[in-house]
Amino acid sequence: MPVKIAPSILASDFANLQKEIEMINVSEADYIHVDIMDGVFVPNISFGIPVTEAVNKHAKKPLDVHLMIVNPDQYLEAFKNAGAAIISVHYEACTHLHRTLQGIKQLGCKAGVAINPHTSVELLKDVIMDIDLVCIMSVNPGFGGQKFIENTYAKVKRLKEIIIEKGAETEIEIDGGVNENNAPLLRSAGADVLVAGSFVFSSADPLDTIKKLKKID
Ligand SMILES: O=C(CO)[C@@H](O)[C@H](O)COP(=O)(O)O
Repeated sequence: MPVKIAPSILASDFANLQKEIEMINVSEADYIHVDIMDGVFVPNISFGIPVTEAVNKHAKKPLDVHLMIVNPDQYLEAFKNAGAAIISVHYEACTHLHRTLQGIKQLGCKAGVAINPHTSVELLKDVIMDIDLVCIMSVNPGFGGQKFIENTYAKVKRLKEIIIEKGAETEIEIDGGVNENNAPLLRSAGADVLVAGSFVFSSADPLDTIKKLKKID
């Protein structure tokens, strides 16, 4: 499978969100990455359900919704109804992760688990068969434009081993500080999906930047 690219609209121009979504629609991107921050789980507030719905109204690519919130179970259905195709919850925010994953799947969405930089991939072993996508955070969640954490490569490699050992079909997504320099290394370590915010939206030609990321294979 070719690498998948998920531009993060957190770095887009919110005053021209429709235009930004239309750019992603005509690009080679695979998903639209939607970052939901509650100001509790992470020290920042982004946007919520109505904005996700508005994005979905114009989107022609699946919405990859990353919930950086406490009590995610309370909002799963609302995000499904707002258009989410993939819902990722944080390992650190779930007391009953297995139950939460079943809840996401019952809604008809793909179930993702995001892990903070300090969280070991080993903790996912017993639940890996139930996870469609693991989002390895390569920055501390909460803000776009941060520096990529180098330890991520080792985490990707180890998670890939676990997935193979267990015979799972889980995809590995990397989120935070992704750019043209680390993308090829992440890909060879085993990454399937690359989230890119600032690198895409701060570039002179976002369409071309997405194309370049897509070509790293
Ligand atoms: O979830 C997050 C941040 O918490 C990410 O999705 C960022 O939005 C990625 O942005 P860049 O690091 O690529 O600017």
